[in-house]
Amino acid sequence: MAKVIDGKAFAEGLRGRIAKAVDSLKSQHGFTPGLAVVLVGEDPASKVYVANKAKQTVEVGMNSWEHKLPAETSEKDVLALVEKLNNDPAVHGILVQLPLPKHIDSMKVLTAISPAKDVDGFHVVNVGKLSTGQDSLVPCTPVGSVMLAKDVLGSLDGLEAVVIGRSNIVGKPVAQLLLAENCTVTIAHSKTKDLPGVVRRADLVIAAVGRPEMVKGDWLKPGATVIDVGINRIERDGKGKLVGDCDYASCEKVAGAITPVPGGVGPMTIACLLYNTVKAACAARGIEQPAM
Ligand SMILES: Nc1nc(=O)c2c([nH]1)NC[C@@H]1CN(c3ccc(C(=O)N[C@@H](CCC(=O)O)C(=O)O)cc3)C=[N+]21
Ligand SMILES: [Mg+2]
Repeated sequence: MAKVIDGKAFAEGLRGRIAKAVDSLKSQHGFTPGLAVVLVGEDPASKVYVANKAKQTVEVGMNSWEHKLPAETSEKDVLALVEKLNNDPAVHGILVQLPLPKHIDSMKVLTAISPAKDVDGFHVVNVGKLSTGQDSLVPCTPVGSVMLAKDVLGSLDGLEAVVIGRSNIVGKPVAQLLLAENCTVTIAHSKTKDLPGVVRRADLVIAAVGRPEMVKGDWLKPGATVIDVGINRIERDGKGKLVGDCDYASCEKVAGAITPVPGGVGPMTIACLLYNTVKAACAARGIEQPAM
């Protein structure tokens, strides 16, 4: 039976430290970090995430702005809003919720965000800084995933890590972070030959493919640490259910430690977003970042 990695509790602790940092910025420097979130369209899951982000932003004492635009908003209008937020000194972080409607070029929108306010860490400037080992705003889900892995394993030095999925949002940046932690990193994807065989080499598995319950227990090396980034909504026994990219029932029998879904990586994503907002705010003000 694997140890269950409690991301919800870890994220709560991190948010507590962020709230203290925000307090000290208010009392010692007289300003409040602020996050603006842009949501285009009516996707129900996106609406829930954006509402959670806003709620937790306010809970740690920061300013929060939600910009909700109709699905048919033009790319030009989204870019104009981003430009307005770039120029607003009260806004330290900007997040444009993905996915965007098909008529909008998301790469163009992400590139329009000022790299200094890019709290998702998706701008090419931040991607380049991460891959060259420079200080940058780092994508939230990857950072949260590595924090959980380090919490159970301590040092990741020399471990065999297999990342399943090569997205710009999780797979590629998490691989960079693991490399920086001195892991030997393999990035597997849909064209990988003998995926179970590749995964079986791993001391640390990061599953980020977006396929419900794909990774099975018999793919794992006994004792492996499993970080499940997947959030998939499925129907089971006539009920809606949230499952990861790992088949939890079989994986928890073989893994040494595993993140549940929900309650694993998901809550870490929002906590790391708040962390990045404080970081961006301190950099904008030219002051040292409080410990978090
Ligand atoms: N620009 C951008 N940045 C993002 O970071 C981003 C995005 N777009 N689009 C959508 C995805 C998804 N995402 C999640 C955040 C929190 C949970 C989360 O808190 N999950 C909880 C509960 C989930 C639930 O009950 O629905 C959990 O796993 O325990 C999940 C998913 C951020 N995303
Ligand atoms: Mg992909």
